[in-house]
Amino acid sequence: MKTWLRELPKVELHLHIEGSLEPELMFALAARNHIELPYASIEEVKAAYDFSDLQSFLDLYYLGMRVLRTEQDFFDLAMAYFERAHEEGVVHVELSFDPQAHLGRGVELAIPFEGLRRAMREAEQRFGMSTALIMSFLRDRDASEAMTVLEKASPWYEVIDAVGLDSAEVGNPPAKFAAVFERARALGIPRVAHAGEEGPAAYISEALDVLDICRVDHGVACLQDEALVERLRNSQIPLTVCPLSNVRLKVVETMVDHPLPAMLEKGVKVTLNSDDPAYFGGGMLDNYVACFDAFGWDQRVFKQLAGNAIDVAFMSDARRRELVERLAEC
Ligand SMILES: Nc1ncnc2[nH]cnc12
Ligand SMILES: [Zn+2]
Repeated sequence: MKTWLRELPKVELHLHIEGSLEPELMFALAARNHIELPYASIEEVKAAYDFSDLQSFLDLYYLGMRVLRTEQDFFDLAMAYFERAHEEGVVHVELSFDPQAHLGRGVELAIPFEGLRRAMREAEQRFGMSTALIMSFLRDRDASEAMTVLEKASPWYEVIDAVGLDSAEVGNPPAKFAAVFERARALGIPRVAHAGEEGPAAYISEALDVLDICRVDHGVACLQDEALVERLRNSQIPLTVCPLSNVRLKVVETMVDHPLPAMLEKGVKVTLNSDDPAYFGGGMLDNYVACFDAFGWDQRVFKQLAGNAIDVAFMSDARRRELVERLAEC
């Protein structure tokens, strides 16, 4: 099954590129940029990745990304990820990045945009991989700051496939960003948002109502609200679920307790994703394999999940048709 899962054409819709920073590259970039890390060794970094909740992860996530300073750093980060993803049979990646976490350290917008875009072009040429770019806002910072970033990003509007919303969820409801998302809508930029990861089902409904999003990132809390489940089933609005992330951040206790089977059973359009693979013990293939180990799903279920992601990805119609055909041949 693992060989078959590797060959399955997988589409990744929920990946924080800064969360793909492996400890080895973190050390190499720290040395290149003369940045001191609070870790003595790679083993020490890995030992620190024992999280109690989302915030305990975010603290180390923002700390680790301080090594990213130049366009070349962002290129190297993304290219290393694309190489690993390609080896795992990932054919399309939608990477999100957090510009505010870089601007706050004096790293101007052009640096991540240009470094990531160059890596995306190279992955398309070298691996035949398609890619999309999501610019995310930090919900635990003021909405006015997000609005300023959106305006400053005007030179790149053509290459932004969507805007997103991430970081500490509880206490930062979607409505806080109503004006920012309204501005993105007016600019014709699609919208996605994390909702119902640690926060309640009400945040998912609010993100749909107020932010007019086309996808929900995580959304595992939806099962708390039957009417919302019904809405998600009827609308077929997709959820980008990240099972290994949910276990590592203690959203669920173990893989066996994960609500994915119940979500599928209720007809919610779910997809499998890795979130922050360097921090949560694996990439796309590991997430697929973990689901096989926990739920014993057959090939039909995995084809449905991969097909859901192809249906809702930001990609050309021609590319979508090509991937639908490849999936059918599996
Ligand atoms: N799992 C996650 N939830 C919210 N914000 C994030 N930023 C990076 N990973 C995240
Ligand atoms: Zn995420």
